[in-house]
Amino acid sequence: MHTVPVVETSRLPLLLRAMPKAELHIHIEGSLEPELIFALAERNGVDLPYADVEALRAAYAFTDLQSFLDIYYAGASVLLQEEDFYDMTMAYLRRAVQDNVVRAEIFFDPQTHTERGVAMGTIIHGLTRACRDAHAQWGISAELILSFLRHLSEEDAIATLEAALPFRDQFIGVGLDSSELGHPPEKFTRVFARAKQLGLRLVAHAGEEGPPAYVWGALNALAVERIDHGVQSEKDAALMQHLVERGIPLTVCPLSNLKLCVVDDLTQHNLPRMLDAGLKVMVNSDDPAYFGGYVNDNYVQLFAATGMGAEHAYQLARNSLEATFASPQQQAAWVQQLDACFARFANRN
Ligand code: HPA
Ligand SMILES: [Zn+2]
Repeated sequence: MHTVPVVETSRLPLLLRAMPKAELHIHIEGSLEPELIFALAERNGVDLPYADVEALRAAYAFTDLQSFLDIYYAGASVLLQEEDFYDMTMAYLRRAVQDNVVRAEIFFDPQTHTERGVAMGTIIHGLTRACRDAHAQWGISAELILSFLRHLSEEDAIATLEAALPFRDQFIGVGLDSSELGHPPEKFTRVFARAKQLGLRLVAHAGEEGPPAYVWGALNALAVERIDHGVQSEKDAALMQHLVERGIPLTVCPLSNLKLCVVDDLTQHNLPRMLDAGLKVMVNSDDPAYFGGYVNDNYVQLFAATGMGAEHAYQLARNSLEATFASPQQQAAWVQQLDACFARFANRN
């Protein structure tokens, strides 16, 4: 049994920051900070439609998912060489280690780059080399999930998967992201079936802006093992019951939901209700460079807004570790680290 200490409100942020956790919903292109975007633009001779870092940051005022995606794809246009993908990923992993992330399962969007003429091998080699170096230097476990852009066709997704097959051993799964409304999961049934045949793990964004029907679609038509976001599931009681019964993890991203106007205020966020209902939810950053915070900022701000306590913190961190695609033995070792962290806090009370 784990020990969940009584933690004074003033010390809760310390516990949230210190606890070992997994980050399962992070788009690596969304970790590109404005400073790095400008540095890479200069290194590669790419013209940006913003005068400087401040002008770019000032454009980060989003009204919905699409208004964000337009700027996110513009930011990614500076990525051309293997070294660019490496530098971006090392910067994220260095930051994740500071947040006591022990495992990161990282989305990358190859179509954003291949359609600009960047080779699949350039992208994947840069990302993989960073994951390997970060593991060697800091001990963090990092794996890649290839995400299809749902505003493009299924044929394009299939061609992307085939182009990535020479690097099959360098990513563990596939996902589905970009503009959700109008692009239901059923559009990608064949490519997900193919990925499953190849032994890849399956996840998809669903129920971020889209209806519960899209979450059902991701589960039934695509056979995904985790739902990314999923916050709209609450509108469908039968879906909520199904998610609880099947133990499907939802990778929730509070600051993303706030910045993309999915919720008006963090105090209104439904994560505490979903957690209390028995769903396997946890906290993630989504696109930390754009949404004002890395994973610990998401935890700290959500807890400050909702009044959740140490028991909730334990459950969220544990859900994150147990929702990874790592082996059961590896997950158990991380849960032991989590228990040890909570025991240290209990002893200091
Ligand atoms: O939150 C998101 N939703 C959909 N696509 C995305 N691509 C990056 N972030 C997101
Ligand atoms: Zn996302």
